[in-house]
Amino acid sequence: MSTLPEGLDLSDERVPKASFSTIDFALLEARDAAELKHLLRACQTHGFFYLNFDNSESTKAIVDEKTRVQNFMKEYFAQATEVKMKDHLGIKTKGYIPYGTFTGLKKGDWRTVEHLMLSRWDFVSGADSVAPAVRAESQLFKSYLDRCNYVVSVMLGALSDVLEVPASKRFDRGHDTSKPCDTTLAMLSYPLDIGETLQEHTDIGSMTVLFSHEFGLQVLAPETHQWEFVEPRDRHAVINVGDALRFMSDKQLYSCVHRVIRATGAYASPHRYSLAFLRRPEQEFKYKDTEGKELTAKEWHDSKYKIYYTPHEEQDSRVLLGGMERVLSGTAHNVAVTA
Ligand SMILES: O=C(O)CCC(=O)C(=O)O
Ligand SMILES: [Fe+2]
Repeated sequence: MSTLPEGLDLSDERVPKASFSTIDFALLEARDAAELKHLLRACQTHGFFYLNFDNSESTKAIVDEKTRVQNFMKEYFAQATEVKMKDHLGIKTKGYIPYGTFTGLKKGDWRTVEHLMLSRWDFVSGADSVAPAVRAESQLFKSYLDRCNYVVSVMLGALSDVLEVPASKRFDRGHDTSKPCDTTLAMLSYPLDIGETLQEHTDIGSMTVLFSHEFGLQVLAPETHQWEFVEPRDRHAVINVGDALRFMSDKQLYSCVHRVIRATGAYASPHRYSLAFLRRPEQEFKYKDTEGKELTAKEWHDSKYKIYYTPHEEQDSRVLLGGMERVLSGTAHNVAVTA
């Protein structure tokens, strides 16, 4: 039940590349005033940007670590389906999730993507949902999860500072890592012979840290309402604002609608992998959703996941697109902010 405007639906190099800003993480750590404004602008306009870690002594190792996690993923997904199904828990948010679980890009297409989902909370609390192959690489995953958590915390703090958000409304509230939350490391695999891929959506949580080497991710450009490719970059993460941060910011920040398409032509690749760290607030943290209804982060997470595997015709686009469908169709506006 998408209400989005009709857009260019191509999958090759004729589709423009999105022109996102590149933010320097070390400058955010140092609270450099110009870079904070740069960050704010990126979050108000596209809600997507590239993040460069090269100058950050604390965090530049993330680039090497994500390569190691990507190598892990390639080996993991290359296993026979029967082997991977040993990690299938019969739920849709944790463990191995085979093709055919999530609603595809095109109506009636369910052969979308396979996932290995790692719940950060289960990982740190030693729960059984963590795949043995992940446990065998505990040090790598612990370090990668900690680093991604830190990256998002710095950005939430930086955005709160530059917007001079009062203490009671800061965006880093509700992100206490010692409390249960649905923060997830999603490892995604899209082989060539599987059909179309991930349906348009906004992310559930506060911010996403994504690495991928292959084309496929597209965003709905805020200015033109046309699909644009997100160019993969080896050393930069792609960061995007999710529903929770948009809600917490009283809709001052923009949560960009995105999807994954089977890239063709010059952008084709035999197999696409992506690594998405999906940071979500504590399960009991409350905010007001797009309808102004107060709910917990867990309630929003659970209701949005149901939508991800509901047939197109029964989907509630207000949940799937987190209210952005109204911004895109011109019936609501992002709140303009100056800083
Ligand atoms: O595979 C990608 O590049 C994007 C995945 C994504 O949008 C998600 O997991 O929410
Ligand atoms: Fe996403």
